[in-house]
Amino acid sequence: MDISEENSFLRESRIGRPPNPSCLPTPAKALNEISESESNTRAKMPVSRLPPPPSTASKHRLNHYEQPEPKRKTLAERAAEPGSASLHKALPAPSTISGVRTTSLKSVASSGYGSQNPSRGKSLNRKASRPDFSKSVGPGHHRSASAAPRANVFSQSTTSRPPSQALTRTRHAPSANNQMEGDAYRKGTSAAFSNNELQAQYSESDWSQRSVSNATDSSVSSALARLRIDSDDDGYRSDDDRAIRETARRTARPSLSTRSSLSNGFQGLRGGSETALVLFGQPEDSLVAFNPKTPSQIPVPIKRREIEYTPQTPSRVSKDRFKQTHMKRHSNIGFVAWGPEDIDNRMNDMDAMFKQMKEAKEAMSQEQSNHERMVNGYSTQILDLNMNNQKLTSENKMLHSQNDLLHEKAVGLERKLQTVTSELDDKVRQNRNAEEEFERTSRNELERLRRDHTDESERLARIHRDEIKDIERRAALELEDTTRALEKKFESTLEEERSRQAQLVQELEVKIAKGDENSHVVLENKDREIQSLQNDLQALRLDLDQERHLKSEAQINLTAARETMQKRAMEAADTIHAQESTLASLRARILFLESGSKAQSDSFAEMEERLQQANRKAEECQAKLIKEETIRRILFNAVQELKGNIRVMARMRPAGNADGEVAQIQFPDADKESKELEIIGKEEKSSLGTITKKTHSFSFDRMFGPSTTNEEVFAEIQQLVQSALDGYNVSIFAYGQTGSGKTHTMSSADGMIPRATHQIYETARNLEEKGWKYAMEGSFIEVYNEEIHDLLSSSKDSEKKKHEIRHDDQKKQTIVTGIKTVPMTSVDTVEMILKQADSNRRVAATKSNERSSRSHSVFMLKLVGHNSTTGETSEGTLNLVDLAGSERLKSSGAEGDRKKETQNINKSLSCLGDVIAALGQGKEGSHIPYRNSKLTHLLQYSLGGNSKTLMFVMASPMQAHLTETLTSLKFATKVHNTHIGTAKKSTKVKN
Ligand SMILES: Nc1ncnc2c1ncn2[C@@H]1O[C@H](COP(=O)(O)OP(=O)(O)OP(=O)(O)O)[C@@H](O)[C@H]1O
Repeated sequence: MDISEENSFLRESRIGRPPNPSCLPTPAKALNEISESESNTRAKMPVSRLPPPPSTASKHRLNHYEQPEPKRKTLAERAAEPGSASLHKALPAPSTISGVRTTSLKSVASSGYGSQNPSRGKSLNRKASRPDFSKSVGPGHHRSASAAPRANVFSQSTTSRPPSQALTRTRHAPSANNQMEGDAYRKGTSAAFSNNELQAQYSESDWSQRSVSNATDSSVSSALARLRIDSDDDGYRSDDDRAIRETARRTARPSLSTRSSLSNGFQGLRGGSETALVLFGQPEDSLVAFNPKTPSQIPVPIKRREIEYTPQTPSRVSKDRFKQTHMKRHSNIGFVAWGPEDIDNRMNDMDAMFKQMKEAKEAMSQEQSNHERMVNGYSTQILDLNMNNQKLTSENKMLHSQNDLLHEKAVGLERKLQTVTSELDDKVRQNRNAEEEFERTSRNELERLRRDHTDESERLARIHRDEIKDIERRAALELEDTTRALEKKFESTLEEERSRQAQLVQELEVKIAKGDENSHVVLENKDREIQSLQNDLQALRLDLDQERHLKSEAQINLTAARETMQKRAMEAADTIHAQESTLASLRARILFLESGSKAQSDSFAEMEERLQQANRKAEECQAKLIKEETIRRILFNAVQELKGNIRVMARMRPAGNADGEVAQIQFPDADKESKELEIIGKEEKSSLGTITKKTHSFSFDRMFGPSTTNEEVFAEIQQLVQSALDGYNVSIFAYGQTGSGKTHTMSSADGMIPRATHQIYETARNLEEKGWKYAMEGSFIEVYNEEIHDLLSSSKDSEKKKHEIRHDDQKKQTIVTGIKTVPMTSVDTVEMILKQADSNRRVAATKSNERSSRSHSVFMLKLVGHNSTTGETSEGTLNLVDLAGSERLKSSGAEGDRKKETQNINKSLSCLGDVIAALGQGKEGSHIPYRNSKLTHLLQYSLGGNSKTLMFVMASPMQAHLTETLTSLKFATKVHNTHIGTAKKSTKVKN
């Protein structure tokens, strides 16, 4: 219903003060009126009958209301309207009406709304409450002041207004809720004072959807309805209405005060701010009665489920009425009418309350708007959150699917990874194998190159030697020629010199002859002078005579002449003497020259003679040397043959940098024979407590110190190697603990095996000039765990085959069945054999040495020679044996397979010792336990009888290996002291 309709009712109604207190409706009547209003809502209020809203309504609209609302008149306006003078008189000012409205709201709230949901109470919708209030309060007052027949219409205008409209204006709630609210609205109207029932009803409904204005309306309407009920009782109500009212009465709560008159309604409206507080926040249990402003209005506390009726104007109410606290079916509590002052007071109160309410409402509005904003904010947030949630859910799903995909991918990748890993492993393995193979190949290649290099060096050395010889020969020839040429030259020079000297002599002779001639001339001249002088003397004599005559006279003259003559004779004698001495010196010079030329030719002759003598001597010496070398060789072989036993040489390897402490070792005769060795043993404590160090002295055929090279070692044994070519069985062993240098001595690139084979080749080649031609066959086997393996077959073939040792007693030869024998046509074949054997050789790790040879390896070289010139043949064997490490089981720390290996090694080495010891006893026909081990069985013909045996005992200089070193050296000493027998050459002469 439009509010304007209400206003029109208000205008039309002639509300006036109730004529008397008896005119106030009884509670029963009020309930009936409520019911009536409910049932009469639309039926009795046709829209067409509604008058248009007054034009002045807009003037009084409250500005602070947010929603446009129908123009309504305030109570004051209404009072000012013509025909409502009485009401104007009776009703309080608009402000007072506000107060009533507030009270009404508070009352409703305190009756259950606010207590049901206190927080909700704060969100009361002010937009709806105001017009409803106007609707409800206005007619109420009109009703009370105007004629009764208008009350019905008023009731319609107030109570029959569907709450949905109010709600539609305020909250736009769904229609279903509107209907529900409509019901509640009506119920609220009919039971405005039944707090708990209202609570019950409203608690079941959605209070959040509800507008407080409905409650306000209902409360106020119910209060005013009571006025109408009372009026109806006075005869303004139809029968139907009455019936409905009866029904309402029946449904009304018995505890409702039978005095719920207008006064009661106003009391409810006047509930005060305290009640309003209840509305806005007090819980259900703290419901209190109204809090009137005046002492006369002091409320009685309302008990739960019970509202005590407190008449507002006790002066006007009989005391009996106060006693009636419960409304009964036929209760007629009556109604005490107000005086105009009361109404004014009350209206003032109501106005004040309305003001308060208004303020509270404004605050509420503010708060509400804040809340709305907050709600909007929250809604937006909720929407956002929902959207986010949806988004996150979809993302989550997506992520789940992605996760699944990734998981599948991961599984696939893992599988791939495994495949790749295994492939990689395979490849790594292949690579490792390839690397090892490559390393092996490289090593062998390196060794081969090294050997090539060695061969090349030797070849070059040989060529160099040859060249030097050639050069020497050529030089000798040249010297001879030169000497001859020089001699010739000298002779010619001598001849020339001779002729020159002869010429000189001739010249000298000529000169001398000339000098003689000159002397003769001088002499002749002197003679002539003497003659002339003699003539002069004669003349003078004559003259003397004459003079003698003149004798006296002449005598004087004669004496003077004589004297002059004597002087002159003396001078001539001097001149002759001088010339004679010159002649003598010239003669001496000629003689000297003649004697020098002879001395020279003599010295030449002497030199020549000496040269010839020197040549003769050199030839003699060479012949002597050759003779002596031959004798030496013969003697060596004779010694070898005579000795015939095992010869023992010891070799001490150098100490490595990281090997630890070095033992005290001395080589007393290092600069002499170099045969002795002294080792200072460990400290020993005697029973008396004195600590001593024992010196262990050893003596062997040769002692090689740490600085000895393999070349020097080989130089000592090369004659022995050559014996193999001469038809001997030669065996060279390397014995010693692991790491003592056996492999280094025997099989390294410059070890005994390559050197021996090279020497054999060289010697064989040299022997070809003397008519010898050799056929050589090589085989390489190892004895591992008392089994023979062919090192020249592939390891698989060798493991399958069983090799046996067979002996040819007649030929004194050993044959191993099923092994590969390689004809050795060149030095390269030896390289190949060594290479293959090296790769097949079993090497295992032990505690003693990282790369330890755990088997005995035997390189067998068979040499069959034939001399086509002499018809001789020879068959020799060279066995080069690298024995396995001799360390004791305890010190090796070997376990499992290694332990078995060590046991077998020790067994075979001890058998070797037994065989040597048995051979040493030298008893003819005595048993030699060759067969006790594969090694001794294999070397049967190389150990005794027709053999030349050399044992190298290898020793480590380290203090840590001292015990093993002493054990090895003691064993070697034992072998050295053993005389096995005489070696015999295996040569045959062709018939
Ligand atoms: N005279 C030496 N000069 C230099 N180094 C040597 C000498 N003797 C041995 N060595 C070194 O000592 C180490 C061990 O030598 P080698 O392998 O020959 O011992 P081994 O007795 O043969 O051991 P295994 O019984 O395990 O075969 C090697 O590194 C080797 O080069």
